[in-house]
Amino acid sequence: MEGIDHLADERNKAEFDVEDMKIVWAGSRHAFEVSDRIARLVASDPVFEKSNRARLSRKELFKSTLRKCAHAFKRIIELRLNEEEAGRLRHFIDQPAYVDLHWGMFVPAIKGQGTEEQQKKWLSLANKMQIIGCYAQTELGHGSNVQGLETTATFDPKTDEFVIHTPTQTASKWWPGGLGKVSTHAVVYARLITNGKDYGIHGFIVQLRSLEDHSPLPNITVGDIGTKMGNGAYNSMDNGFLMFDHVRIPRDQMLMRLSKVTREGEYVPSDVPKQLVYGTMVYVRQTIVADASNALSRAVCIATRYSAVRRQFGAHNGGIETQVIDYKTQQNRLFPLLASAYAFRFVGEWLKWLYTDVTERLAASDFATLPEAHACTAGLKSLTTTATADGIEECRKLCGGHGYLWCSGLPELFAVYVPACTYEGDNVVLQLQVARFLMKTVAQLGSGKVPVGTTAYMGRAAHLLQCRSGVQKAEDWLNPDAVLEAFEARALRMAVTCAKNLSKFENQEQGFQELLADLVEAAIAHCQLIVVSKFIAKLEQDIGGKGVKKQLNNLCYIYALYLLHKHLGDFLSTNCITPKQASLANDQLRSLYTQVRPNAVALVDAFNYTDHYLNSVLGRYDGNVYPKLFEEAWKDPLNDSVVPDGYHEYLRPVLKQQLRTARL
Ligand SMILES: CCCCCCCCCCCCCCCCCCCCC/C=C/C(=O)SCCNC(=O)CCNC(=O)[C@H](O)C(C)(C)COP(=O)(O)OP(=O)(O)OC[C@H]1O[C@@H](n2cnc3c(N)ncnc32)[C@H](O)[C@@H]1OP(=O)(O)O
Ligand SMILES: Cc1cc2nc3c(=O)[nH]c(=O)nc-3n(C[C@H](O)[C@H](O)[C@H](O)COP(=O)(O)OP(=O)(O)OC[C@H]3O[C@@H](n4cnc5c(N)ncnc54)[C@H](O)[C@@H]3O)c2cc1C
Repeated sequence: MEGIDHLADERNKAEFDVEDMKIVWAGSRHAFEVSDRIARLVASDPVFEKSNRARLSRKELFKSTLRKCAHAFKRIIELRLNEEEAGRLRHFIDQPAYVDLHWGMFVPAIKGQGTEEQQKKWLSLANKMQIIGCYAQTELGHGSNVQGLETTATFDPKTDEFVIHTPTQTASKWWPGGLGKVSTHAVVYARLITNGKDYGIHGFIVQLRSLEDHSPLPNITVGDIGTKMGNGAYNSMDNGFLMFDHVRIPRDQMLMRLSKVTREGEYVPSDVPKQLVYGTMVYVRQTIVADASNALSRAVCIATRYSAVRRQFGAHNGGIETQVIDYKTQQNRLFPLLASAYAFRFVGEWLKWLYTDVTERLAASDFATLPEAHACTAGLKSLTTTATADGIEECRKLCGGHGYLWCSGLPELFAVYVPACTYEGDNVVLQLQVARFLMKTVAQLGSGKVPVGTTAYMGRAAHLLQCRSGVQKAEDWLNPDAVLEAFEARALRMAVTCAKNLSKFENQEQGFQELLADLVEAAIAHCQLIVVSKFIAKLEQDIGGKGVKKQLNNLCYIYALYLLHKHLGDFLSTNCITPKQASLANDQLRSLYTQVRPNAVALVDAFNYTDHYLNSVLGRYDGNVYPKLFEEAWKDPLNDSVVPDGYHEYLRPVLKQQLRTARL
């Protein structure tokens, strides 16, 4: 059966040009070509093999990760890959590793918070990987509450040094990736104390290990925090613990772009917003949003192909059974996830633009858009990672029993992905940041300050607080204005209700704590509006290719109407729509599912994933699932022998005992 495309009929049904859709998905022809070339490079290199990851011990897995990283770095140099190509290489190697923290957080932290001189010194070493760094912020006792960190950096004017110290067990750094076994350096976040005064959290570059023999430097205790959830999965990463016992570093290793300590120990505060010390998190949250569509599309690709291969019920007189993808229940679970993958792709593109824009403004000392950038990156990181983690698990269920096999690719994908709901900010904590931003914006309505950017809709409060949806028939839900108005009215009404309820409390902070759950829901409504509006904005762009726009249009309205259905309580209780209009939205949703159905396999082919990257028997491009499931089963170490180890010690005696009992 090798070589047959079991999904050929599905591919022939497609009503659009897959090659054109690949370009839209990648972002540009150039991005597609780079991605395609690097994906093939990785797939054809035996060092990047990953099909046996679940069977490796933690030590073997970790060592194989070191080997992959070293090999990748060698290939980057040999092939003279540029930053974009190296990034794609890392992506397709698909194994969490210390390099993520080195390139993704250590280097950006120095770029964002180091002076020019510091950048020159440290980046020249880091860029050549002559030093390897991590981002050591979280402690055993505090992660979300950054202001609560306990590690101290006390300036000693006698020696012109900072003394870095871990005063309690809960002050131990705990979780930083790459710290456990690899990093030679860290950007350590600690409370700056000078002249007996605590100036709060600042970043410091601290050397942890010898550059000669990799042993920890004196007075530093460092190690790995232990095995994490799932086989393989995130266990390739050495998340670590770290304790300092009065470790001395030169004063110029405090990252001093924002605030400074002089030779005399005087603290010179930043003349720019102090929140810029959180800048690395804003950067990484933005990359996490862009990555959500990768993880979700990967799971959806597996579940869609398998749903087209898998048949259950419906056969009469020995005829062929129904493909499970034809069941409306399967479509109602799968197609919104397919739509979400595309939605997150486009909102990720937009967020990248927003981040670039705010970075340019900051460079020109314009800080006006920083709060919005923080709210958008925090809120969208939370929204997209929650939906993606849930979506991967739903894809596993959509694949029935076989989805639970490691070789389906879904269990490992879930285990690798799910911590994204926690790292770079717990998702609830991040939505509460959005809620604070919304409450401020609502409080300013009517003050003459016009809301802009993603809150511009609040400027139309007079209309949005009283409007009624004009939808009269199902097709009216394909009108972008109708959809946007419903989402805007819902978001605004939820935010305004929260603000009104808050105002009933004498103590605002106490009120905020009491209303946390409602505030999170209002923040989610606002973030969903952003995603819907950016998808609609994408459709307004000049998108070419046979049938491509029509498919994107269908996916956009599936995303929006599915959310409307899922959060019907919000839309009805705020009187944004009537029950009749909700029912029309459902009718339209079903019709959209029917239109997407013949295109489903082609829509996931447009992701252009190699079988190596998917690493899934169920998601194989050729759909040849059953023989390959057997092949995988035979490879399992339990099948090395017909009679298992332990038979003579533990099984035979039991069986003999049963025999005796049976004779009695
Ligand atoms: C194999 C290949 C080899 C070769 C490869 C070559 C190249 C490869 C390239 C590879 C690149 C890979 C890239 C991958 C990167 C991704 C890596 C992902 C791995 C991630 C690992 C995880 C890391 C971490 O988790 S790091 C730790 C993160 N921690 C948190 O997020 C903590 C969350 N808590 C907080 O953020 C805060 O404490 C908060 C916001 C909850 C509360 O802050 P606060 O100051 O205590 O209080 P508050 O009063 O609420 O805020 C005050 C004020 O400040 C504003 N604010 C808050 N945060 C920000 C911000 N970030 N920016 C701007 N403003 C902010 C807030 O709004 C308030 O404002 P006002 O109301 O106006 O006062
Ligand atoms: C895989 C992984 C990799 C990581 N890598 C790094 C790294 O490289 N560097 C680094 O410094 N850190 C890293 N971290 C740590 C990570 O950033 C923190 O775990 C994260 O910020 C959450 O903080 P916490 O663990 O303190 O959770 P907690 O804040 O203790 O959260 C526990 C619960 O309390 C709730 N909660 C907390 N505060 C509030 C509040 N104010 N209101 C309502 N509810 C609240 C949360 O919603 C959650 O349900 C990593 C974590 C993981 C899992």
